[in-house]
Amino acid sequence: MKIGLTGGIGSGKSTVARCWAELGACLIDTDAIARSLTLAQGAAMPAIAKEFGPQALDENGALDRAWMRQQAFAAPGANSDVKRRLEAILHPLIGALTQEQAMASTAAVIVFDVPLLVESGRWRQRVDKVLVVDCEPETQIARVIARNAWTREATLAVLQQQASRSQRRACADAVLYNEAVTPDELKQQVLTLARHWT
Ligand SMILES: CC(C)(COP(=O)(O)OP(=O)(O)OC[C@H]1O[C@@H](n2cnc3c(N)ncnc32)[C@H](O)[C@@H]1O)[C@@H](O)C(=O)NCCC(=O)NCCS
Ligand SMILES: Nc1ncnc2c1ncn2[C@@H]1O[C@H](COP(=O)(O)OP(=O)(O)OP(=O)(O)O)[C@@H](O)[C@H]1O
Repeated sequence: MKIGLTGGIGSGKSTVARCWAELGACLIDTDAIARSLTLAQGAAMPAIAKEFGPQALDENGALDRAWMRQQAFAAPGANSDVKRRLEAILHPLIGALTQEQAMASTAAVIVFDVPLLVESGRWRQRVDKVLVVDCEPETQIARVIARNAWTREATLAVLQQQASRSQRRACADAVLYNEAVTPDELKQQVLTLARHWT
């Protein structure tokens, strides 16, 4: 069974994904794949250097993530053009590696952690179920500020360029409401769902 796990920034996808992994699922994390592609010598780096110039690289030749985040989400007059150009390089590579990892897995359940599952549109037909992790936007913001030490504005800039909660819910086979629940309670909800689905 293939499960597409999605949710807005800071909603708790990775936390839910870890619960599935503890139950024996194979976890495929597209954020992690994107990061591996943009390390020094990463497969996306030649194209990124060509598209955005040396300013997009840090001193080791990896993607300068803070610079790119600023350009893609929060530069004055933030434009989706930089984001779109970055995605045009990364998404096909992420798609290929995702497929490769899934083919190599023998697990009965594969969980794809895909922040942009709803936005990309291509994912729905690649999975059997869509699981959305949802919470209040203020909770998302508080979690990201606490975890990443980003500013409220930087967090909002990302959040505002993502699908809305109702768009995500419209695609969902199940929604986990990760609000005012402890990580243990969340784990219990994942266990209940896993029993129901598998
Ligand atoms: C812009 C980048 C360099 C910022 O890196 P940074 O380390 O600061 O953030 P990180 O990668 O950990 O992402 C944090 C969160 O931002 C959100 N996010 C990332 N990329 C996007 C995007 N293209 N559109 C909307 N939200 C996004 C997600 O919720 C993600 O979980 C990076 O996010 C990136 O390379 N994005 C493009 C690749 C992509 O689309 N990744 C999403 C997985 S398919
Ligand atoms: N129910 C919860 N109670 C307390 N803290 C939580 C809960 N769920 C998630 N968190 C914390 O909130 C932060 C964000 O959670 P997580 O990394 O799972 O979200 P995410 O959706 O994967 O985020 P991103 O899209 O930014 O990768 C983490 O520090 C996590 O430990």
